[in-house]
Amino acid sequence: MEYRYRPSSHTFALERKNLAQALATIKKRIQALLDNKGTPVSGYNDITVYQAVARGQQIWYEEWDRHGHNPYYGRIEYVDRTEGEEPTVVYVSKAQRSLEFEDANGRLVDIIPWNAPVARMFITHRSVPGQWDLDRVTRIGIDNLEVVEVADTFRGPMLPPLPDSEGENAAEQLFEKRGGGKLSDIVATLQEEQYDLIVQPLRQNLVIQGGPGSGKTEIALHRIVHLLHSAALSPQQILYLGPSGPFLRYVSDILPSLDAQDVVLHDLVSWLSRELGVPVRKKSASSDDALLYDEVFTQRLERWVDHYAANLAKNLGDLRMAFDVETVSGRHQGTLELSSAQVYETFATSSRYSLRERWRLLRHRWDQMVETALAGAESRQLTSYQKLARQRFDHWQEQVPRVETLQDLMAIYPVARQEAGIEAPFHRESVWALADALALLFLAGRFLGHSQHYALVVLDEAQDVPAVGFALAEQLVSTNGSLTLVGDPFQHLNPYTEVENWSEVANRLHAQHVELLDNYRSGAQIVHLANAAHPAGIKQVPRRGGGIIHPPVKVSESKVAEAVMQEVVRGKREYLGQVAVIFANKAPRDLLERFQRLKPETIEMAFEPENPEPYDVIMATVEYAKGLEFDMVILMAETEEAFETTGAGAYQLFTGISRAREEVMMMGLRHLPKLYGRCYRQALRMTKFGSSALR
Ligand SMILES: Nc1ncnc2c1ncn2[C@@H]1O[C@H](COP(=O)(O)OP(=O)(O)OP(=O)(O)O)[C@@H](O)[C@H]1O
Repeated sequence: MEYRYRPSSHTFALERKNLAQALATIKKRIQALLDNKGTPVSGYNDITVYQAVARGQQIWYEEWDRHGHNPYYGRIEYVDRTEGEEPTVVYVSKAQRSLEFEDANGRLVDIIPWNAPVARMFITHRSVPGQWDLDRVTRIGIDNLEVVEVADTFRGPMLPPLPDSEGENAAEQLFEKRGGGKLSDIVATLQEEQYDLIVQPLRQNLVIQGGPGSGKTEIALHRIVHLLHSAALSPQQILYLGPSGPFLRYVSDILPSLDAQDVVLHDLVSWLSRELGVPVRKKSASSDDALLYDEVFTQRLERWVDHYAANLAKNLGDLRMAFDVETVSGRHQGTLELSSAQVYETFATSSRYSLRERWRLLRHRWDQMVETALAGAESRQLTSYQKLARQRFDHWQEQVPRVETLQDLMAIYPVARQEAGIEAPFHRESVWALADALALLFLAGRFLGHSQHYALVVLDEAQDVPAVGFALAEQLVSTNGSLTLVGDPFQHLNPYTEVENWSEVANRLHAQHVELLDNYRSGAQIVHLANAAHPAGIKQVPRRGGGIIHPPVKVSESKVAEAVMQEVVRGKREYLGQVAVIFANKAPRDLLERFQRLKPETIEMAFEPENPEPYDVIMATVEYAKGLEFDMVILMAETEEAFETTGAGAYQLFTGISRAREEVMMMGLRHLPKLYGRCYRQALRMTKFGSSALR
């Protein structure tokens, strides 16, 4: 329950005044900065301090210029036990720079960032024992510089009851429709479990597993924002890898809206292809390379690298150099030796270093031996022996094949792959399959080392990423950084990536592993339908009401285009956001053409566009639609097997249904889809017997 104030109430009036005060303060300070009168950009004789202050002011200006029209989500009233009994008031905002203003009662209050520790109480509605006693949490809706809503979402027991004239109790707000086909920031309605993941320290690895619409992508992106500010990371220290270009467009608004302007989001395939300098394709090469996707493949590659290193050491033999020098204490002669045992030790046991680093270690060791043995030698002699020693080393090293570039590695990759047990032949094609490309870059890490490491690596929609991709992501994390893996193993569409649970991955990474069960995307009916279709029977909890589901229908070849267009037109009329027509595997080309011919001029529709944004209707396969959301989804079973239990069908059905926010239907081309039909009946029973209760 929450307490909503009437617009005529005293509290509402007070918040109107407070907003006016806050807006005036922001305006004044921005103006002062523009006039260059802001405190203080002069008077510093140290230029770096001066520049830092000026830069700070610039950022402050940019942030408040952006958020000034909507400066906060609400306020918290609490007693800070460390400071006495006086209540403190803070307003919670999107901006990362605080601002102080004088409220309508003449008190100085702060507007603080949403991820500041105190702001957690805005979400949890709980005191922090011994530190902060929470009295009141108020949500303040602001639109067009006006207060449009004031509601206490928490009132402590010490607060006096409010007179009826002020407002009334009302059911808590649900996560209602905002329309549009883009993900937006959710700071105002963040939930505790989401917030706590977002603000985990930089070094904490996370494995965030959860059903569709549970906010996994939101959490990952908000975490980036939080770490950029709290750990003072630069955008270049962040590597975010998502499943596709259209998905990146779908999520691209969040970071800039939360003041993370320059983080570049990558889709895995394009990023890999840039890193390797070769084209990479998403689909696997053949049907017999399941092992390529398995963790065992990574382990075998690791072992192969170790064998490779050990063999090098064996083939190298000893490195020797005789010397004879004059020192102050007399003549000094002998033979320097880097024994094969020492070489083996460096090469075969220091597996945390890349091979390139191991060579460097060896060279360093040899240089040191020379330096120690020739200590005190006359300088000309020393220089010439050092030169000779280097030549010996180079010559000795040349006995074995060297892998120095990515091209060298590409040349030996087929051997590595075969040695790791992949039977399907590797064709040196112009395009690399995803798993091979990941394995190659992983090997590059072991052989050459990566040129760049990242403080935060995020792998989103990771369920379809081959296991070697996880190992690569781990490799790319810098010493003080961490990895965040995000996805839903039950939405996996690739037949080889079936992993029931990511606990083992989490264990290996010493990661915090969470499974999120709430669904914020879809109306309750749709969640019930998705639950009935869940391949492992996991039940999500709907956090929104409504949702419309339809029984399956059979459509004939001649009527299908008309039937779909009729629904599309209706969907466009009823919803603000996009409509999607989703096929399981392959959209028949003639059907797509018929859709296009039949569509009214006012409707823009496209098949799997690189940029889905401008279109009213998206036609796509489930693979494309992964991670995206639409107001209405028409599932199109193009064959009798499509969306059925065989193969990936059940996963496709579950993923397909879960794309919908408001409405789902299923059409079978020349047949009645069976699995969907069963799920539909089950979902209806759930609702009928009252289990659609929302949290
Ligand atoms: N706390 C919240 N308040 C309001 N909306 C939320 C909240 N959490 C998530 N959402 C909304 O739920 C929808 C799904 O979020 P998101 O795409 O992050 O989920 P996901 O778990 O990544 O889904 P999928 O597995 O389908 O990719 C989005 O519209 C998002 O804005």
